[in-house]
Amino acid sequence: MHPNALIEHATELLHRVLRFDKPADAVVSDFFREHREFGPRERATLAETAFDVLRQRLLYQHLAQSGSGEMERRLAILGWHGNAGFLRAALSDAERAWLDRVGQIDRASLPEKLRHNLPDWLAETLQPQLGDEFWPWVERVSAPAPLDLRVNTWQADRNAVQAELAAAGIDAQPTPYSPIGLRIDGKPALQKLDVFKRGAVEVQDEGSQLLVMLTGARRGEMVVDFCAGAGGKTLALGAQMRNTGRLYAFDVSGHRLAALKPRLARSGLSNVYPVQIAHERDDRIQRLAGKIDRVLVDAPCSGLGTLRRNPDLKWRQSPEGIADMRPKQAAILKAAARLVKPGGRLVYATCSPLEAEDEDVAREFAESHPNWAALPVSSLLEAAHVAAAQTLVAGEYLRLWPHRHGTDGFFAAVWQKGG
Ligand SMILES: C[S@@+](CC[C@H](N)C(=O)[O-])C[C@H]1O[C@@H](n2cnc3c(N)ncnc32)[C@H](O)[C@@H]1O
Repeated sequence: MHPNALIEHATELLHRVLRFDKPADAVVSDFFREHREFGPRERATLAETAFDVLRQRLLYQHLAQSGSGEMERRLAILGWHGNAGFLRAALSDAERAWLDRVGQIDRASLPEKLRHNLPDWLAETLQPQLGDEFWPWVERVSAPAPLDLRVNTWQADRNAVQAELAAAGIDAQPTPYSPIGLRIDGKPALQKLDVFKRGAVEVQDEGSQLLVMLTGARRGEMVVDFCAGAGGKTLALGAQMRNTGRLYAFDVSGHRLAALKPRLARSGLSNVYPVQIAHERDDRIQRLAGKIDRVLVDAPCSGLGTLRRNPDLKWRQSPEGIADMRPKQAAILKAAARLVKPGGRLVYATCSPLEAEDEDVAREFAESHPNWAALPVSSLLEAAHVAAAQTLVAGEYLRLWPHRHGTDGFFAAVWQKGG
């Protein structure tokens, strides 16, 4: 494709992504569906350019002020993630001169806001919470995440899968904490590999893998994944249960549960029962009250722990949206707790670093449920053979950070129901 045509496409894609009316990854997929003519390299350039602009939006908008022409084109030039020579060949003389001038600016000397690229409300929340770790966190969430895989240990062994990937030319290293994870740099096409097609691996962040281990789900048990979505954690739970017992995957979104079906087929699991529910008080849930050994609530949340993958979230979330979600999170947790049998376990988790969605919800639950005992997460992780478990916690909770642990930002609280 002619260099200028590719920049024009990047400009159009940015117009769409920066409307913020849909998640950026959905906008990018729709765009590629409309443009079947792009090859894999062009797709990578377009997607990575759009995501880079989302990550560095305030900085690039500031730098773009001095240029001329369409704003989105200037942003695409600043965020360009393809070949630099290819880019220059497509630029006008004026654009090349502007890009050279902008390249000489010492970015470290710019105001804080242009260095952290966060909306004020988010910076004001996280700066005091993270203290000295704020800037290392900013740096880590300003770059893409590596690709983590979970080995389906019910049917495969991590060393064997690692060797199989190596034979396919893919360097995968064991994840530092999860005993069933592998980490890959870059984005190789896994879908065509036999190891993927036969369900020996699934793409899953190491943090999600650790979170599932907190349920302690075992063979033959009754387990509920209350907010199963497309089933990333459901599949991990089913494998942990060695394909025995009964695992219900609830969600209000039929569309998301539908995405679980092909993954379930690949995994070979036959102990999973997906159920679309109308809301958390649905009759089909009431029937299971007091009967379940382990319940996982992977609650709907701001998703701000996944900024490495979803940088648009910092622009699409708001303090009002987060406050509005709080009663829903509490209601789901309360409804899920009713399912747990005496002695059973409840896990509340989010992929958010915000205390309002995490500790505050957990504390409110604990205060209104005196018959439940909080279980210290570090001992649960140690029991699951997780390395350096005590470095993954804050008090009795799980608290994972991209800059500390190389995972997405996760929170979890765990309780056991009294007898
Ligand atoms: C964080 S996502 C779950 C991700 C999923 N567990 C995974 O590992 O891929 C939260 C899910 O909660 C679902 N949800 C929202 N309200 C719900 C409710 N009242 N009851 C059950 N699920 C709900 C959403 O549809 C969404 O799929």
